[in-house]
Amino acid sequence: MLKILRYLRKKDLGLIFISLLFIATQVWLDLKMPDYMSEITRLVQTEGSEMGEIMSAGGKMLLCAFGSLIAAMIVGFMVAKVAASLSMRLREKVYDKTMSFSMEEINGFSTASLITRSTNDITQIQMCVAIGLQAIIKAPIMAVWAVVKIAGKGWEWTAATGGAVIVLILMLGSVIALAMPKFKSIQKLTDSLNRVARENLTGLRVVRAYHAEDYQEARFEKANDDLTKNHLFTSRTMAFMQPGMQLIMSGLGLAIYWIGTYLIDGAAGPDKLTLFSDMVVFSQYAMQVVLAFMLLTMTFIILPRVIVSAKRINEVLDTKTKIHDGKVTDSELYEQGEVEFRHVSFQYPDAEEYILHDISFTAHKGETVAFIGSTGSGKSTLINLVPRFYDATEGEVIVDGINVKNYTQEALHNKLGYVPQKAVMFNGTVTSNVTYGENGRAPAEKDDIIEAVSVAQAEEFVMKMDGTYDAKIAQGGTNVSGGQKQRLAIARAICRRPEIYVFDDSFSALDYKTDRILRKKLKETTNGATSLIVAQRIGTIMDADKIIVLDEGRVVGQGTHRELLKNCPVYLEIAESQLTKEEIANA
Ligand SMILES: Nc1ncnc2c1ncn2[C@@H]1O[C@H](COP(=O)(O)OP(=O)(O)OP(=O)(O)O)[C@@H](O)[C@H]1O
Repeated sequence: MLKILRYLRKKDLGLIFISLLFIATQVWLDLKMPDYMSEITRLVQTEGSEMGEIMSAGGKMLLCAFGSLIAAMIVGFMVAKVAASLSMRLREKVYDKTMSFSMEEINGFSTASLITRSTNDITQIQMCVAIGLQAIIKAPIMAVWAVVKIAGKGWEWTAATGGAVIVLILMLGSVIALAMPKFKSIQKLTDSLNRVARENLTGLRVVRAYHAEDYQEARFEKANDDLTKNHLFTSRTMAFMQPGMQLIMSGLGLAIYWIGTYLIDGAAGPDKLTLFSDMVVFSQYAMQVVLAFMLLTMTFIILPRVIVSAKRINEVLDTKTKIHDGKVTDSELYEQGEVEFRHVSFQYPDAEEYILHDISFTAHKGETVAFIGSTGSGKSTLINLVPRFYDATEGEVIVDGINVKNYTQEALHNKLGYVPQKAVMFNGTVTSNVTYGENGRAPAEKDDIIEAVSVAQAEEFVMKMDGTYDAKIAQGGTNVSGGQKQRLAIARAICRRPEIYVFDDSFSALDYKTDRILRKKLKETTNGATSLIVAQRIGTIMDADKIIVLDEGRVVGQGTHRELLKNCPVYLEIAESQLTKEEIANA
């Protein structure tokens, strides 16, 4: 928790200091009131007292109460400001850190947990700072001051107050010990609930189509039940606190008056009045002492849950991303657009086996290099090493003569036009999706957008959309078809004018004719850019300059379509399953 507080700015620390002064003023005013009360008691009991004197003491008491109220309001305002600005900064930091994570760290935390950490956990911290800060500052000042005030006013009363404090601490200690483990698991259970809810919502179509509502509901209910039970347990345990504390305070009040009656009874005539006045004042101060301890313990009740939240936020902030930026911001050394794999092997983090084994090939500037192989043979894994979604476990991935690890990620990504297997659309328009991101050059002009959309064979449907290039695209592209989404994703890559295109099975959602025209147009307009294409269909890659055949993460063939048909049995097998005998014979 203390680690989190290092994100407080100097201005916040200043506000906390001013709050401290106001809290001290508030406590002083609160503790001043019993003095006036004692004076009023004395005046009322003393014969010949003036009404004006009583009114004056009462007026001062009212002023103290009003001043205490104003001070409390100012403190509340300042502390809320500190809490809100700290949580804003934490959200910013967590967001920035998450954005810098590689796939390894994101998968390690899980998306659901990262969302809970940057929302719910930070809210816990905000609440704790807003409530706890006041209590942590106020309670010790109040306790010490009140103890000083009651010291020497009668050991019997002091002993009763001490006893009440011990009972209070014992009671609160037991409650905390019972509730603490449950508090700790609340955040984890919230993660689970988030994960199940996300899964249900994102997979809604499949859930409905497979009539799996009951199954999903059962999973949701379990997560919901677990969280509810946890909340109920903690709330029930906490429910004992309020009446328990009330009982202790009332009991203490009673004890003080009971002791008082004995003391007054045994005192000589003139001392009776002094003792009575002391008793009234003491009971007020004793309440303040109990209240101070109560405040402190309340803070300890909020703390366990907040400590868990703070730990979870620190985990994110302290995680060192495995993908580090290199120093190279540009490369003029080699041909622009050359990609080379040198004896690359790859193992997913936490996986037991290697997925890629000793892969070596070179894609020269302007060449189209395609990857084909059965499902799970490692094609996507291989090309994901180029944009550094993961780093090669062994060997080197080299772009324009420099290991990808030596580039700054910005410089590396500026060279690439990546189209993922599953097209991703962002909430916005056709234009905002096509011109998405930056590539270190001037922003795309209208003509560039039109050309990219046209090459990607998206023009026809974009022109039919309401608003054409300004037509709305919903989050996730839910208002366009799978093929349309894929074409817009391809247009986005073209619009970047990269040196190297990376297509991860990006043509599979297109029909054969569109696939062929798109690749032809792409070749005409890409101006010597290199293309790395993962494909399932031989038709998509037949005319590639080089085809690399993968089988269980190993290169089992490398060459042109014609060469591979002759000397690569795996390729021939794929070709026979997709092409006619004549097509194979005429290759
Ligand atoms: N994040 C991951 N963690 C662990 N293993 C993974 C991960 N992603 C993929 N794999 C494993 O790596 C292997 C290769 O997957 P990859 O997606 O590269 O295959 P692919 O050839 O592109 O398949 P497809 O043609 O079906 O897309 C698979 O066996 C898969 O189980």
